[in-house]
Amino acid sequence: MVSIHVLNGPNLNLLGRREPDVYGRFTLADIETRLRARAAALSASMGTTIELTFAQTNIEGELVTLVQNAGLAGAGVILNAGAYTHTSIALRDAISGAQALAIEVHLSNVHAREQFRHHSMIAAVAHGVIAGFGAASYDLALEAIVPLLQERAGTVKGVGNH
Ligand SMILES: O=C1C[C@@](O)(C(=O)O)C[C@@H](O)[C@@H]1O
Repeated sequence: MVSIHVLNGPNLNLLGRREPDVYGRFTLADIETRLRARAAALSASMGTTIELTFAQTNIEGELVTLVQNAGLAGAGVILNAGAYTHTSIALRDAISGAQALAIEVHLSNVHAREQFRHHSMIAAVAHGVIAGFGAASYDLALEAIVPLLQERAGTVKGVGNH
């Protein structure tokens, strides 16, 4: 069994109505529904049970606690930290402090946007970064993190690139 926490930061509760040209028309609930379907299919094809937990908060400290809890429980983290990506040393410290295996995701291609979105405080402590694929960024992160968690749990070998 692998456990994955899908954590979303500020303003992602507004998806669907928030700048749809940038972020698309999917709501966060839509993203959860499609990710759960993807997880069920992946569970069957990868021979494991994928347990998904979803959370969203607009509050930095709550996001820090969610990341800590996931990491300390040995769960993987798919993290869209929203604007805190670009500002939060506390979030970076939570990932490294709790030794969370985290993938940073963004719906938009942050590198094609304003300069202030080009820098991530958390990328250096994330396993990797996926940006620019809309709701599919979460799907790609799920596909990437499952074998990493299996490898870490010792159930399969040699799938990571590090
Ligand atoms: O809130 C967000 C959403 C975002 O993380 C994305 O998913 O594209 C990109 C961030 O720069 C922005 O502040």
